[in-house]
Amino acid sequence: MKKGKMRLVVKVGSSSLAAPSGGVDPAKMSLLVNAVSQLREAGHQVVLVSSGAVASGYQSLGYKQRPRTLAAKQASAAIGQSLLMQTYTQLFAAHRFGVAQILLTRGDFSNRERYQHAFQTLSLLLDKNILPIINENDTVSVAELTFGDNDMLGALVAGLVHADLYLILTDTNGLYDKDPRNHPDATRIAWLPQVTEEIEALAGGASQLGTGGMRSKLIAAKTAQGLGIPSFIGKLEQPSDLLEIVQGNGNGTYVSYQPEAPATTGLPTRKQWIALHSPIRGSISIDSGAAEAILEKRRSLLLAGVRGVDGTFSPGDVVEVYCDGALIGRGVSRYDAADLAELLLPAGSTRHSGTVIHRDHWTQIT
Ligand SMILES: Nc1ncnc2c1ncn2[C@@H]1O[C@H](COP(=O)(O)OP(=O)(O)O)[C@@H](O)[C@H]1O
Ligand SMILES: N[C@@H](CCC(=O)OP(=O)(O)O)C(=O)O
Repeated sequence: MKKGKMRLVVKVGSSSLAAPSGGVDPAKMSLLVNAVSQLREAGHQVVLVSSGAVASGYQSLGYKQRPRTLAAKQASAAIGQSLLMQTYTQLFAAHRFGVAQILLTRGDFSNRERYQHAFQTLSLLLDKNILPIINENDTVSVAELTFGDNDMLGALVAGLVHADLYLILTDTNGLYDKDPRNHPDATRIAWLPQVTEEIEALAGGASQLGTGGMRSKLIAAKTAQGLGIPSFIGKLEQPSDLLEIVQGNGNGTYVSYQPEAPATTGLPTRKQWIALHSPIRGSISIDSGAAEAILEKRRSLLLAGVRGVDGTFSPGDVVEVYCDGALIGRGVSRYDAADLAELLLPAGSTRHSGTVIHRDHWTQIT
């Protein structure tokens, strides 16, 4: 893992920003702002992914607790988001840090142009030493098109900006072998080499203010791991805690964290888009020889290995690639579906030798 100055994505949950009965909690926010400021004063670059819009806003609409209907949550978020940004702006100004609000939807990641614009904006803000504060654009996100929760949004942002570490801050100091709210005898797991199905099964639901619970944090950490980024899940108690976390001494759970491993640059942005965000326009099935060439010899997919084509896709569209019925990866097709189907040849024929998916536009699904 990289040492020295790092690029960090810090995701903070509603329970760490809002009061238990709703509304912004200035003391909690002040602790966070002090801690983030310490990271930046130490020379680290930070992107903040902040939840809390719904939890900060619902009181103003007269609700006694987090509302359940989509319309009420969206209206609460519209109020709470501006209260959060007002508080962040004031608190960070005391540290002479400027902030910028970025509200994203799932569609901003699946549309390649918008994805690139989000990347450019974030890069420029970081270069200018402005703190980007990201949340989902709750008022326009529809149920089928959300990130799921901000834990996942944070993981995807960590991939987008090629973060060195993804920090997930919540009201609990890490993952326990059972939900510590209901089991006082629960034991904390400090290091997780990777997130397995057995580990996911340990995690339960959300707090009164949050949405995903520990389970969604583990799924997000697994996504970050797939992008080559280690994570930390824990609670902020002192302003110096974030510095302790990046130094490997955090009081929480580290996931796929190897301080001694050489620094990697993670999955290139283009490949992340193919793997996680691109719309899928069709599928191609290939024979086992082609699968071996792609997966083991790291070659491009050639026409000779293609056995079937499904869907309607154009050159430049992303397709799924199957071998013996199993999904092995995704890539950008250089061919139109109909043209490709016409060129299909019996196994062993060598009449056509075009490249269907170039190595640089391929990602393996594991
Ligand atoms: N195995 C577990 N280990 C730790 N916390 C757990 C576990 N299972 C469930 N939880 C619960 O997850 C909650 C944190 O998730 P959530 O409410 O979504 O937080 P946030 O709003 O910070 O994103 C904690 O309050 C905790 O009780
Ligand atoms: N976008 C929503 C937060 C959704 C969410 O994932 O909440 P949390 O589990 O507290 O991180 C909001 O700002 O209220």
